[in-house]
Amino acid sequence: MALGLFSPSIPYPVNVQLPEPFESRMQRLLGQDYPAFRAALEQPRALGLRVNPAKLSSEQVQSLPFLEGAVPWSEWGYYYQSDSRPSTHPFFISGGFYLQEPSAMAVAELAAPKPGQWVIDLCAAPGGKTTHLASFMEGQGVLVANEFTQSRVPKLMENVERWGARTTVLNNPLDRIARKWEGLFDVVVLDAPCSGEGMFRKDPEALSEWRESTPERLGRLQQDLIEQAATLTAPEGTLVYSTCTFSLEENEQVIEQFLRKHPEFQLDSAHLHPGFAEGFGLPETARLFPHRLEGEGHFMAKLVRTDGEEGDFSYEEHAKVSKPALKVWEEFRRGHLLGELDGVVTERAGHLYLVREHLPSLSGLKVPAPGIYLGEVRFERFVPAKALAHHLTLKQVSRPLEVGAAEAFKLEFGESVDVNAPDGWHWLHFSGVGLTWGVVKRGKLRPTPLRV
Ligand SMILES: C[S@@+](CC[C@H](N)C(=O)[O-])C[C@H]1O[C@@H](n2cnc3c(N)ncnc32)[C@H](O)[C@@H]1O
Repeated sequence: MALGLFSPSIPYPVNVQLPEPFESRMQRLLGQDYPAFRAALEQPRALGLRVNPAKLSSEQVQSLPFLEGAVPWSEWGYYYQSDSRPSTHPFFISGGFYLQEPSAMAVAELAAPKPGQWVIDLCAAPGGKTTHLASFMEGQGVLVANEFTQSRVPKLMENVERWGARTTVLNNPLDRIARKWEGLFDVVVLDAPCSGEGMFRKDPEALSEWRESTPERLGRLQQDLIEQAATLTAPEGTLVYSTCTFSLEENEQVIEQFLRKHPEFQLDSAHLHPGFAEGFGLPETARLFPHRLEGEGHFMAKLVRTDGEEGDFSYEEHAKVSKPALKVWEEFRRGHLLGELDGVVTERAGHLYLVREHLPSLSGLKVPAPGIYLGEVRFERFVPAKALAHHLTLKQVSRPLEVGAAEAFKLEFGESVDVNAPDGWHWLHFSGVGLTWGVVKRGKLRPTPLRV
């Protein structure tokens, strides 16, 4: 059993001991607000989740027993009760909602891409902003999620898979992407690696790793990363920069230095809510402070590119599906899906993916998943992937099979359950939301072994 799934989040700080140099910096930064800030860190933090509008109806959302009220800056965001464990609800494993710190929900809200736009999330793992961006895009346009740290890619893929989102997942340094896709994206999100000072109450690891020199060191990295992000931004496109830290070096100073070098970018207001404070010396940028709202510390800047040229690019030439693979896939599709899927089916050594017809060329990039993983051809049979089950809705499948909450969790952990259903593959769901595929043989239902 994956422990993380059931470990309850701990909302109560256990006497947060802050490093002395951090305290004095914050005192200088906040002045008379400092005591309120310090007191807030001793309070329990607010816990949040964001619902998936592509999967849950408003009645289903309202029926969630642990909700405590709406996050004011996101129509999909809710607070939940600190003594509850939403990760034990089947809508969690089916991608009906994502657990996300409430302030972190402001970032994709600021980016707010429109359906059909080209969007890239450059520092994407574990996928909080990516899944949120996907909700804005309603399955249209291009959504690329890149993660630089290889060990963090599987979690990103799992979360994107659960969300059912049409996403191309990459694993590259940002300069490699920027050289290839100059000026192509309408919306670029740089949720930068940072010293995590805003998460000290939530994440003891950020606290133990903090050194006095950390903000300056990371400030230099962020200045380099924002250059790459700018290169990727199309004329009239939007670049959202965010961190979950308080230091000036990683926030306003990054933006000030960037604006000095890039007169073709202008700041736009990041103030989505009256509880957001103005950035120091940059009033259009937003500071989210735990003593001023129900959430952790964040910084956000919205930069709009006012001129420049769209770069040259070519479209990806999708690898054709081999004849035998196409035959078994088509057999499966006709037997289990109602109608065609929107997109192009492409093959990687027996593995099939559903991709956008028009994607910028991926050659030279590391691409763990070009699109939605459909499944694998094994011994002249098609084995459907869990990702495909999450992508589909009840209206698109011909062999749905409803399971209860206890069965849903057993299947999630690869266990078999007893059922009264005909042999063969079924789309398994809980209250109409897809969980996985399962194959029935003589009353035993086994979940598909395939994940992204
Ligand atoms: C704040 S986290 C991203 C959180 C994510 N956007 C979300 O909402 O779930 C920053 C990410 O930057 C990545 N990162 C670390 N060093 C990097 C670098 N040099 N270039 C690009 N990304 C880096 C980290 O691995 C981490 O996943």
